[in-house]
Amino acid sequence: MTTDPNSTEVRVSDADRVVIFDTTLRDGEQCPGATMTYEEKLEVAECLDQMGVDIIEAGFPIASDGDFEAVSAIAGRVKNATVAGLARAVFADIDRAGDAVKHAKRGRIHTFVSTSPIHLAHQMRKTEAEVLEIITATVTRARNLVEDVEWSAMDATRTGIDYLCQCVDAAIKAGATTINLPDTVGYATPEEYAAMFRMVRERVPSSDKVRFSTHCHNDLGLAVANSLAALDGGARQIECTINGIGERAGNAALEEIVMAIKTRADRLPYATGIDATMLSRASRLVSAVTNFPVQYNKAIVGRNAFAHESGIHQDGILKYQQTYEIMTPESVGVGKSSLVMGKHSGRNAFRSKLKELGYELGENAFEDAFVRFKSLADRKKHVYDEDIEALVDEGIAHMHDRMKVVSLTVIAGNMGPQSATLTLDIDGVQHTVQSAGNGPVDSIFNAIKLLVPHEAKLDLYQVHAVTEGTDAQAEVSVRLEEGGRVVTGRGADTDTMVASARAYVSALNKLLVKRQKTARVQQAL
Ligand SMILES: CC(=O)SCCNC(=O)CCNC(=O)[C@H](O)C(C)(C)COP(=O)(O)OP(=O)(O)OC[C@H]1O[C@@H](n2cnc3c(N)ncnc32)[C@H](O)[C@@H]1OP(=O)(O)O
Ligand SMILES: CC(C)C(=O)C(=O)O
Ligand SMILES: [Mg+2]
Repeated sequence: MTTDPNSTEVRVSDADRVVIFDTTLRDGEQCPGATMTYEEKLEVAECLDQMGVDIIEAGFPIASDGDFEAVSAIAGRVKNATVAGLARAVFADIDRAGDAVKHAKRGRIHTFVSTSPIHLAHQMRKTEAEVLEIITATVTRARNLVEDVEWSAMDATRTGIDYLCQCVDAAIKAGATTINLPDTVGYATPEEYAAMFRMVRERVPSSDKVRFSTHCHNDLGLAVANSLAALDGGARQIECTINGIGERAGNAALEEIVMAIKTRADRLPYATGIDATMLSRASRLVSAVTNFPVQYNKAIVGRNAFAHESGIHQDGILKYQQTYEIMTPESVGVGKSSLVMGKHSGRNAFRSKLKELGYELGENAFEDAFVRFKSLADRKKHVYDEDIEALVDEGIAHMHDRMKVVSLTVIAGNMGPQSATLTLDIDGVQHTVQSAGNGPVDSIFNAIKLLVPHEAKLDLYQVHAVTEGTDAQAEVSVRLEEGGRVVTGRGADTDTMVASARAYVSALNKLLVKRQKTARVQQAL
């Protein structure tokens, strides 16, 4: 078995070519809130055509004048794909669909009628015999308008097999060229869905003259599995949508079908005409025009589909990509895999990230940065590159400091009095003090003054956020001036008060160094 998506190990014949019928613009648009404008539909259709979709179901022309216009325009513009218009088993619908696709290079009328007892009794309110007559009449009508007619048995998976075979037989005799057996309500399981295709194809005499099609809904999360199983039953057209959008829980997702066939050629020896490197672009376009976000963990096109956060997986990816990826991100048009730095990351990924950011640390400095990174990741939801830079820079800057902030507790708020309890490590010895002040920052700075008496004047106190979000790290700058000596200290932390204490102590450390330098110079004179 190979997991190389570019493998040519399994060869397919023309009989194993799976036709991709995209219904994003019709069934996809039927999901509540996903309505697209005329211009947006044209843009999506162009993208689908470029991607190599065989048939674009552009809309339901009788539904509205807008739908008719969009289907007509798409029919006139699409360069390669067949353009289909949907129609009920009603002459007016069929004539309108025929009109809408008449300018297409290849136009298709897709007409459907219910076949299940539940639909016949409660929605159509017709007998089986009446529906059989309707099928013959409507498919004939469509066939008189176009060469390419698809007939669908709505709710096929809840239809008795004998009656379903009679309906398919009637549709083929009336001239249908594609027979679609939809799982309209997402009720089927893979084995029974495949078996249904096998039975119908075995029992209906002219089945070998038409192409069988799947159309699966995702009510039980089985739409893709059912579509692929149907191939085993002899179906060679799959109806699907970008991002799996569609009525209720949606349709089978085009990108999942295409990549399952590509990636598992050993078990699914078929081929599609889709340029998979366009999948990501198509997904983003459909998400943007429908305003439907793609869930982060969505297969193939979700933002986490090629992102790794846990240390063991990151380590594997860095050593050999196929340890944790069964297809390459490039193969679906995603730039590259990403290693997301977080609390589950390990040393190997952290080292690689530092290298990417241009840092080369010695072992001790690396260990120190890693410990501080883990502590930050425990407190912060997203650790951005800027966070890591701030953390490493601070580590480097303070490596030789004589004073370090060990702990800080602050009482703030409008009930007063505000105070700070601070522990500083000074030359390896810990000292703790408590001080009040006019606000939390003043309390902290007063506490520092108690532990490190000095006459330096506070020239500047500035706070800015390193990244966005309420859990962003604060970066504080403190400028002190003492006898003409000016020093600036910086501190970063998710807690602004801790960052303030670090910044002030950092400035004092620099001041100490400057004082010592001055003293040495004076001694030398
Ligand atoms: C499984 C699917 O995805 S099917 C496609 C679903 N998509 C849509 O419905 C979107 C577009 N639909 C529409 O704009 C409208 O429903 C229209 C234009 C098709 C019809 O509108 P209306 O004439 O107002 O009918 P309405 O929507 O209220 O009811 C549907 C009618 O079609 C009938 N019908 C449903 N499916 C079919 C069919 N395949 N063939 C014939 N008649 C059908 C229903 O029995 C009902 O008939 P009734 O009015 O005699 O009871
Ligand atoms: C119109 C038909 C094909 C349909 O969308 C369904 O049955 O789900
Ligand atoms: Mg449907």
